[in-house]
Amino acid sequence: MVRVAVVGATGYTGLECLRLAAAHPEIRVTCVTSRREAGRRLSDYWGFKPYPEDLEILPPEPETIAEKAEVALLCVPHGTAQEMAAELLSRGLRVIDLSADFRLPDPALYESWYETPHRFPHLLSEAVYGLPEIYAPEIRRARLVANPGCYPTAALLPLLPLLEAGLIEAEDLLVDAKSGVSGAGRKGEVALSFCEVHEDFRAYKVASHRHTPEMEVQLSRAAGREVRILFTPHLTPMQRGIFATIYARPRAPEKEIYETLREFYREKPFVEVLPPGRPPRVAEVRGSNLCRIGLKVDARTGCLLLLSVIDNLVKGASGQALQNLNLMCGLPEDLGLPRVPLHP
Ligand SMILES: NC(=O)C1=CN([C@@H]2O[C@H](COP(=O)(O)OP(=O)(O)OC[C@H]3O[C@@H](n4cnc5c(N)ncnc54)[C@H](OP(=O)(O)O)[C@@H]3O)[C@@H](O)[C@H]2O)C=CC1
Ligand SMILES: CC(=O)N[C@@H](CCC(=O)OP(=O)(O)O)C(=O)O
Repeated sequence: MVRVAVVGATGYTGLECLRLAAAHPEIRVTCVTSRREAGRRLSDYWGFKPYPEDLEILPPEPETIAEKAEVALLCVPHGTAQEMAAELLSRGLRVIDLSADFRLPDPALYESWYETPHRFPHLLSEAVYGLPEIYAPEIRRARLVANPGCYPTAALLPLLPLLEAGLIEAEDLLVDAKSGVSGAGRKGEVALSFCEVHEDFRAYKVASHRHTPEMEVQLSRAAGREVRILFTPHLTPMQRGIFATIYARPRAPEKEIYETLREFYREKPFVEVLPPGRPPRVAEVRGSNLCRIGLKVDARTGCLLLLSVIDNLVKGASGQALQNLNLMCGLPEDLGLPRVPLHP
């Protein structure tokens, strides 16, 4: 049994880690933290008791977390994960950070998008980008894994193999993505309340979202040259889910693009490539750790459309974190993780 701490256990990704860990045969959550709920029993707060003994919610103190766990899942806002990661690593824990704190390898790039200097730049170069379909060998050996953002997960899974194989142009890539409201976290904000979100549909952070450089770093690595993308995120009145529609210029026929993606993901347990012309639906991945990819070349314009869906809380966050944990602990990559969606 791997003893795991969920730091920030009362937020959406923390609670999702608890839900998934409860069904995992080799994980035992031994420590849960929250500043506001410290002192309460987890069963009282959450309404469930996954193990015979109850857990007390603790304040997020590195010393205590290190006594109770060997791996920590940091489900806290970016900016706050940095120090916690450094403290836990120095105490011998392995860390999977769900926040954006360790995803950009370059401290100057981090500072320009997050408007504050990174306090542990040496850890930025050590951190492994936690996209298991691409970096599994590095993740197996890592002490610190930077779990990808939800939008980058949805966009990179279709794009990286095609760029790497030279089957799409590296210019004029457009990522138009829609997220469910849980993507914004569990905080109380008027703009995210029911009456504001229900029946609404909005773009936000237009041409300025901080997932843009995260995607560009990975795309540039795959293309072997600097790649720029246009990325527009939208908020849509779903609880969970991301739907990314990606526009690219193909350098090969549709059939070759399809077969290349199929082949790349043939032995990867959580990515499914659908036949050309069959669009995926968010409902097909809700609650599961799957990413489903559809594609079609538009015969009139010659443009390639890639359609990618994930559950932002599972493959976009907590499920991917446990997939990384499996790799880091020498367990089968898919152990204990759901492939079957909550459909409809
Ligand atoms: N929601 C999503 O779909 C995704 C989220 N992420 C990232 O994962 C992280 C967690 O997201 P999410 O669960 O949505 O966030 P929430 O706002 O829902 O939860 C945040 C959690 O962190 C705790 N927390 C907040 N501030 C601090 C602090 N200063 N020190 C220690 N603990 C703190 C909160 O409890 P308390 O305030 O009581 O301490 C709470 O448990 C974020 O970095 C987010 O950007 C990544 C991918 C997808
Ligand atoms: C709908 C919504 O607000 N989504 C969040 C992204 C969630 C995520 O992946 O966040 P991190 O990069 O912080 O981990 C946003 O746009 O900021």
